[in-house]
Amino acid sequence: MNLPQLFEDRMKSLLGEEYEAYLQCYNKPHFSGLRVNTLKITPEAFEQICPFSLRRIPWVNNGYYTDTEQQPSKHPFYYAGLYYIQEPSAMTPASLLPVQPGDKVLDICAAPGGKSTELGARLCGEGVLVSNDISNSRAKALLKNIELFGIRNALVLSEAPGKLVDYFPEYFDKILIDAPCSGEGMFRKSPAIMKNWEQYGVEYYNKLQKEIILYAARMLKPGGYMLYSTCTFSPEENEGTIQFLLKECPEFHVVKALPELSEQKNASLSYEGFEHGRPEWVDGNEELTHCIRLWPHKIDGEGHFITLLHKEIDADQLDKLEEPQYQNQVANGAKLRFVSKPNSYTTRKENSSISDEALEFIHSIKFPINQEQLVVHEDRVYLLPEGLPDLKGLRILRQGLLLGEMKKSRFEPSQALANSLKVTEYDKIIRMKENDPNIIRYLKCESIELEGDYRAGWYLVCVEDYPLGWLKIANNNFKNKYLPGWRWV
Ligand SMILES: C[S@@+](CC[C@H](N)C(=O)[O-])C[C@H]1O[C@@H](n2cnc3c(N)ncnc32)[C@H](O)[C@@H]1O
Repeated sequence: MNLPQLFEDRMKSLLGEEYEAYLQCYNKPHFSGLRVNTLKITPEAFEQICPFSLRRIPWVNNGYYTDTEQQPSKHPFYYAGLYYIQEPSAMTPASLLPVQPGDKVLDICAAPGGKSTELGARLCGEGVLVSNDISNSRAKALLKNIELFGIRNALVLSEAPGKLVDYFPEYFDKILIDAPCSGEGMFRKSPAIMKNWEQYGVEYYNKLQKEIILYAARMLKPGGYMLYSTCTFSPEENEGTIQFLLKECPEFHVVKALPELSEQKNASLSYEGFEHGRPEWVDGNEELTHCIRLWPHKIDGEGHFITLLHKEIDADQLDKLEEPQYQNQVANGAKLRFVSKPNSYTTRKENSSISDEALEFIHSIKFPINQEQLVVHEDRVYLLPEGLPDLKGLRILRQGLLLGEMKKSRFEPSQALANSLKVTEYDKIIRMKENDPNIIRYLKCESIELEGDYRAGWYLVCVEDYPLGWLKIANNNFKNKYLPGWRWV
């Protein structure tokens, strides 16, 4: 592999004697992996049904090495959102941010969703995930992945971080910054990135990273956690960016992200080969030793950098947070510019514009739906996450779960709803075996024939126990309603 000369020189001076071992990794192939969607299936159950060979990734309990030749993206289970295809090191950042169900979580550079899909899964439907990417086209891919994963409580945005600060001051419990970077850690996997490196260089990205991390810092609640990651080696973009934050915002501290050895053992995890940060590379403070570096010659994965940060609560804030009056304020949304309804959407309460057909369909779904959270926007019905601030003026790609669209006297349930359902949450099910030829025909949006008599209505087509999409049946005519934009090609 022809690495840029300047890059080689920099790596030699950083790594010294280790440089040769590092260089050897370019003679080996990169690793491929998949991460199981725990919203839909446990890793153990997935191992039982998975048709291709898997080997566990030691540091991620729902991550596996795969053989790319087996094409895991060409399987109906992929279309059912059972897993995300992801490079093994790239699974680490989301796995080390301590997300709990109920948290308010921001993924500020989220597209195409490799980390957001895991963060959303770990919320288990409680709390809210705000997934943002400045690039509108990439944010569309992000939205698709959020929907395919069946995440119901996400807000998908495409905004500059500086704009988000006005809407979400000290709002989030957890923030992930998977920063745009020079991508040095991905040269082996995607050699085309080298051109980008030569064109933009480290400085360009470092400037962006410093901007993004400061904005993100302002959106984190005191007491919250923020994780910064890159897929590059350059100290400027890594320890350098963290050192910059620590100077600008002294309330932040780097914390140990890896569990103790005994905890690792209990959780069947191993972080062997993970290395600490290098303060000496940026003339930085000792705290930076707690940063984490993943080197491709030390682990079976590509290069990454990860830092978990904690935002301290100072004594005044702590007293204030404990005052019931403050808690009420937060609950009522006063401090965070909450409004009783999201702007530019109309609630059912104000405008009973949800049709009877839509309500009838919604009542046939067996997961809890708070009617106060139902809104209609341009004939589409959404289920909103609770407790969002006023979003007027933001570029919103999706707010909550799109349930479906009202069309004259009909209601058409959405693809996103199908993917968010469990087989037990809807009555009219058509279950097919994984190798049933009808499945591929269905996913290609072709017509399918089924044996037997069916009552008219909307049926949820499943591969085994996992929903794929809708099929409409009337007078024993089958109308394939799989979303054309998602079809198998
Ligand atoms: C490393 S990628 C994110 C990958 C993503 N986290 C994943 O796991 O799939 C960095 C992302 O940052 C976005 N980006 C670039 N500049 C940005 C900015 N100023 N604010 C927010 N996002 C930005 C890019 O569009 C890109 O999608």
